[in-house]
Amino acid sequence: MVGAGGIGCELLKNLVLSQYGEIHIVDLDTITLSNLNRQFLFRPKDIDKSKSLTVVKAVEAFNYHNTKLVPHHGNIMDTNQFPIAWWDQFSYVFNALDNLEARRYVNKMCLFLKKPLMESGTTGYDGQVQPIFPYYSECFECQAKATPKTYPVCTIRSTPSQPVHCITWAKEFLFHQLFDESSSTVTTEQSKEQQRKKLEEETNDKQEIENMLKESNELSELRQLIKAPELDDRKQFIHRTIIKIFKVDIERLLRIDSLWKTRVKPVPLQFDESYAHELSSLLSDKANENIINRDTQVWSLVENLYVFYKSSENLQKRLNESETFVSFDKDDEDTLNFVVAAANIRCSIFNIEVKSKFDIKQIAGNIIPAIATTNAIISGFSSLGALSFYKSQVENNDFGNILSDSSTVFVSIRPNKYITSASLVGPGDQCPSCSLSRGLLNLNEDELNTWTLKDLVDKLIHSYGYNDDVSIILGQSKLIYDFDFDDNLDKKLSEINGFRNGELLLVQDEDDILENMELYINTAPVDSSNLPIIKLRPKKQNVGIPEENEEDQYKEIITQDDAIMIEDEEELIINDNEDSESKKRKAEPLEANGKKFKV
Ligand SMILES: Nc1ncnc2c1ncn2[C@@H]1O[C@H](COP(=O)(O)OP(=O)(O)OP(=O)(O)O)[C@@H](O)[C@H]1O
Ligand SMILES: [Zn+2]
Repeated sequence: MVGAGGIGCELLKNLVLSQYGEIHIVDLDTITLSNLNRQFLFRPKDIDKSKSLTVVKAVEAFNYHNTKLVPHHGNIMDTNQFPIAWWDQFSYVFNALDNLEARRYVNKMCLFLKKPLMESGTTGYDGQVQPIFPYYSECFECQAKATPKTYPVCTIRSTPSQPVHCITWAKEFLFHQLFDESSSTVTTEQSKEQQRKKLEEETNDKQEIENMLKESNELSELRQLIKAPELDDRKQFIHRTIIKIFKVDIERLLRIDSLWKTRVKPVPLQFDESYAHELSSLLSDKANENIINRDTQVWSLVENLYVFYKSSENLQKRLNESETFVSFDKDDEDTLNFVVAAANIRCSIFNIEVKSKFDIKQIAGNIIPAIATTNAIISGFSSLGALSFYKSQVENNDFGNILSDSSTVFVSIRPNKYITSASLVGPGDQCPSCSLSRGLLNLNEDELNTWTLKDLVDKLIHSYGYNDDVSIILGQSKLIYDFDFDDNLDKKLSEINGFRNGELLLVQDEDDILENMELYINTAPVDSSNLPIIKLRPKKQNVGIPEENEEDQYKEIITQDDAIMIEDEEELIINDNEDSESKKRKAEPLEANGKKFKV
């Protein structure tokens, strides 16, 4: 079971009561206060303890069947802690995760080893459980997943029109440039050039580009003030930041006529003229610190200036006393207060609705509500769904017979549609994961040190029937061999940088006739080195590669953009802006109170 959070706690309870023989539990995290409302196996005394170790102790009280429980505190993607041989011991994998990256990884491992995987996810009242039988049914990647919404740079930097634009500006641009790790680089000539190129992709307006570059440079000058050697300079930091970002930058924007032909013009903040006095009187009374705690009320402009001042002061202090940089974290009050105040002041300038700290926290922190009941229902289906696998006799990874006994299950609060199911369908033709063949490349120490890359290429060509030549990519994107690049051919495998246990090799047919193949390098003690026995299928054209996004921290399978619309009893349509005909699947309502759960 991967993940011991909201779904994981419920699921482990179900699995333990279902009389499983041995269950391993993996989680990388420790328990926080905010987990306790739904992760019912944890208590206040457990805060800061490892989730995996704690759940195991918690279920001992009702471990009536003496299930052997093995906790692992660690990241499931860590190939040292969890090498492929470790994965291979399991008969079934349950996901109870909260992010796409780890889900994709587990999905891939199950495809390598042909292990059945029960994938589950919830968002508020919506939830989904999907049994995955590698290469027999759709995998986690067969349906494209919604990626977080991004906004054009120009909207964020020059022409915001919604609160979210100002929040994104405050968090990802302003906060980042002033306090976070990598921003000081903007001053080097090379990085300025990179920045310019990036902006040129976004807009043709030369004046706007020059303006944005100037803004960034000035911010990096302000950043220098935070730790300036002279006290007088350090004291200038907050005032000069306010004047620059809320007055000077806005006045400069107003001089670009092209931006305001069809838009309402922003109004620069007249700080010294109108607000400086009011702000200093707020600052002079300690009792006003209460403003910061009124998080469900909308603050006035001067109150936002007060919070801006206070949070900047704290951040400046932290940077001078102990920290080298500060990253935004919704639970770090100083960073949240800064972003709330800066976003709201910018909203006032651009005539956009101002929001409460509570509301901005949800948006800036990408908070998705987690509901204990939905987690409990989904975990119930997850554990029940696995039973059909144990009841049937699966041999040689032939899952053909169980497919008709398994379904994807959806829950929601739509009236009369609490629970719906859909039959499993085969792997998608365009799926970037299923359309590859996979296997283990077992290498023992001897071969690793004696085989050259040329030996490996020759073996690949002979073993899999390539017509001519192949190309090989190591890890994410490192080309180690192709027809035009043979520098590594005479190197021993162990001499190639990054060629190590747990890394992946993508082998592609230069003739484009056979499908791609992904090999998992396994150097854990093996008797003899060998290539997997795989019969490569003809290559399918136009296989989509998923768009990777660093911020893929989505919690759920179903998002607003990927909503489930249940049109009638018979049909279930996943609407993710793709051809909806191709997404139609047969749905079977479950009997909610009878025994005929078909999961
Ligand atoms: N790569 C990973 N390896 C191991 N465990 C992971 C990995 N990624 C996520 N998890 C775990 O999956 C669990 C998901 O649970 P849940 O969705 O309830 O999130 P949470 O982090 O507990 O809650 P919240 O995000 O609301 O604080 C978490 O306990 C998290 O630590
Ligand atoms: Zn797939």
